Amino acid sequence: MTASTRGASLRQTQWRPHVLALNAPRAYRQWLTADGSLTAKLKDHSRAFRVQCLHQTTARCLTDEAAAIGMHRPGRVWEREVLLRCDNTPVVFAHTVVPMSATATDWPLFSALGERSLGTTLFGDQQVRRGVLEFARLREGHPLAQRARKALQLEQVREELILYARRCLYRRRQGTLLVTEVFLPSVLELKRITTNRS
Ligand SMILES: C=C(O[C@@H]1C=C(C(=O)O)C=C[C@H]1O)C(=O)O
Repeated sequence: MTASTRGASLRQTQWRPHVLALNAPRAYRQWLTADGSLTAKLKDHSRAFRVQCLHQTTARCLTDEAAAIGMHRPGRVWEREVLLRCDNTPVVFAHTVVPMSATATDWPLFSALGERSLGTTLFGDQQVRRGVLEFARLREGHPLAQRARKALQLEQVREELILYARRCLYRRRQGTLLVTEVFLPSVLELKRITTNRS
């Protein structure tokens, strides 16, 4: 994949507020539009849920996310990428960016998350305001599709497969935080586990 085709994929990616615009299969739509914490939903569909932190570092944000986080042009952000694993199977590749202008008081728990789920710090915090979901089909050349495949060492994602993603902007005090979740084909194999979780 050359840089120019990667750039084309970025430019072609349309983030839309309506999931039906994606023509995604119904099975994906149920995950893409799931309300509340994705972590909580995945825990209900597995006996063992784990966040595998791939990295959390400073990076340049993607071209198609700068405006969403209030930046006039792509610039340096805090970037966190993880694989969410259900019974050790990776089911979601997640990418989170926070502008460097954010302070520790905006996102007090973000920098030391490690393998704790970001969701556990967002949901339940009265100061966090969640924005609307946006949806996209990620073409093969989109950087997040490339990174998801690399993280999986191409375990389960054929090159020609379209990946479906959603993203959501969170606000807290003066800070913004954009979470993008790329749903892997294995998520469709999950079955709800009804246990009496006390
Ligand atoms: C936003 C949530 O947090 C999840 C956990 C993430 C992490 O730990 O980096 C990233 C994306 C989410 O799927 C959630 O659970 O809804």
